[in-house]
Amino acid sequence: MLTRSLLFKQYRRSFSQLSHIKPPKQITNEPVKNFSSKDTMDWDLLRASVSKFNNASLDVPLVINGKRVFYNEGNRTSFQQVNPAKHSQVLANVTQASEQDVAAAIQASKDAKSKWYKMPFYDRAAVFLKAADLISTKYRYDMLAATMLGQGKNVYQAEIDCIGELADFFRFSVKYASELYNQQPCESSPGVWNKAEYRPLEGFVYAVTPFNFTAIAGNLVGAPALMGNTVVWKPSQTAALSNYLLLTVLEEAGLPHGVVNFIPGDPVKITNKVLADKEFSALHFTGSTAVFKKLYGQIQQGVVNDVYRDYPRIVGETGGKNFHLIHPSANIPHAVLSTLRGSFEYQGQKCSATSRAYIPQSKSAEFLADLAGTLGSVKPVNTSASKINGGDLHGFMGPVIHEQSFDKLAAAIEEAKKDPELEIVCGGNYNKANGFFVEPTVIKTTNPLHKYMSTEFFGPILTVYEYPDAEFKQICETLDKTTSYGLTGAVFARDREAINVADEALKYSAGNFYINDKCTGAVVGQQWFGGARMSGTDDKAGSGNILNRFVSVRNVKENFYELTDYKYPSNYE
Ligand SMILES: NC(=O)c1ccc[n+]([C@@H]2O[C@H](COP(=O)([O-])OP(=O)(O)OC[C@H]3O[C@@H](n4cnc5c(N)ncnc54)[C@H](O)[C@@H]3O)[C@@H](O)[C@H]2O)c1
Ligand SMILES: N[C@@H](CCC=O)C(=O)O
Repeated sequence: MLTRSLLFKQYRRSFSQLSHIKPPKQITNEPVKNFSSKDTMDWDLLRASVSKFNNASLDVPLVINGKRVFYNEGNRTSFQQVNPAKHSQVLANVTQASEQDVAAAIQASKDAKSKWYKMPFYDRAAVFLKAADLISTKYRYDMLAATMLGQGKNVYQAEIDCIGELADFFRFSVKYASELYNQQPCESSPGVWNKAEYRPLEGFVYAVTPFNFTAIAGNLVGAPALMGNTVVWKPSQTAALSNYLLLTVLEEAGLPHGVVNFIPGDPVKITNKVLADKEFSALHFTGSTAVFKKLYGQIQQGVVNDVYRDYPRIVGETGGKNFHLIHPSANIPHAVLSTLRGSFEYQGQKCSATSRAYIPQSKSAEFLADLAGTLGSVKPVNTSASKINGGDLHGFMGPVIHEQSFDKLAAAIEEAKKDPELEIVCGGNYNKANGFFVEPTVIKTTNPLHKYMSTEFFGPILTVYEYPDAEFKQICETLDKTTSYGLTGAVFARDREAINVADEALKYSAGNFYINDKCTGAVVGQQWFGGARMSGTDDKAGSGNILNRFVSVRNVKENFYELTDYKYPSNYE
């Protein structure tokens, strides 16, 4: 006979996967504060947080099973996260995980698993709902300041990232998870009950996160964790500060120890150790295509070599060479402003950033003059004082993330100056004396297949090609074949037929396709995000689809009839 407590345990067990709760009714996008100069209270609070981080160089530890491990313990080393707008300023001394630390983080993830996934879904959901509330209230200004200073964002770019998008990811995932758990087999024959149980993956998830969006890091860790998985998290070296703050917020919201284990450090060494573990069950990655390809191959080789218990899930969103295609019928001033924002906000460091544009010859002079003229009003890149630290929090553009990126962009500009197929239309200056500043740069090419039309620079460089007006269809075909990416793109036109032609011809050129809007700025729950081809596995962050990748469905058939004979009716004569 089942005791009361055993019954209760069994009930809790099934409840962990089968949701019978309704998430709060009002799951909508977090309102974005616009920080206009009149919002004095917001500015005051933000300034206070900015000066807090400005005035202290913090120690960022590893977090393994909730325990903080600092670089000055044992033989560990550290690296510095600097302010990219003022690289003499060290924001954080970040502990690097040793091989033993990686092993401990993996073990902590394994140990925390059973308790976490058996926790009722509403408990897991509450952690993320509360974290979203903490982010949008108590920690709003600290999150903003850490993201602005560490990742070189202006306040608006930080607001849409580490507040809006991050809170949305956490809240919408709860809604989507609840909907997923409620998807059950639609038929059960008489005397039978069929159930779908959404088990977390057996093993642990490895999240490798990029520098450019605090929100993306949050989702790479949060989506699997919400579904009952435990996570080993390797953050980007250049986002360690905001990412650590985010983990402390999750802990305050009730995340149990060991569910997420935070191990900054050498990406290759950490990854090699993690991918060698038998219980590695999924990679959740966002970053460059080159790194993802390498990890993809390494995991496949692991499968071939019988390293793993399961076929690990591989979920990755990577680079892009995103396009704006302008039709002669387009509203040119609107297309120009959209292109300016798409290409240069956050210095072109969004995976979705516009980095190539196709302009009809008849409108090209107007388009480029307007673009160059308007870029002139973007405050010149301030090379002597940081827009963030120099007190100018209103600037449209800031620094690129680090010296390696700066050097790559500067080299690309210099190469363009010498290339007979390229002409710099505006910009072309850069300076790293104090911070890593690159001017917004527009380059015109005479060759639609030039490598500047296919290479992701991940910075404020836009390459444009002027096509003959009559060759709109052909330019669609060229555009489609130019790169190996397929992330985002946009068509600008008033002519409906032209929109239709582009829509069809570019079906696989972009996972996120925009009509008369810039190709950046996807909003959780509205524009599900992700690209195909070499841009990623297109599992669509910001949708319910991604959660499917972190569950392993078990079907349970329960039979209520008891047999009285082995024969079927047809076995009787
Ligand atoms: N498609 C998307 O949703 C999306 C979103 C954001 C960024 N991105 C892409 O990310 C790139 C920029 O971000 P980034 O500079 O952080 O990318 P990155 O590839 O340099 O780094 C991403 C993560 O991978 C780690 N890493 C780097 N080399 C590694 C290796 N050899 N083995 C294992 N891990 C390694 C890094 O430490 C970091 O945590 C761009 O290509 C951009 O398009 C894509
Ligand atoms: N949601 C963002 C994602 C950017 C990736 O780096 C956008 O669509 O611009």
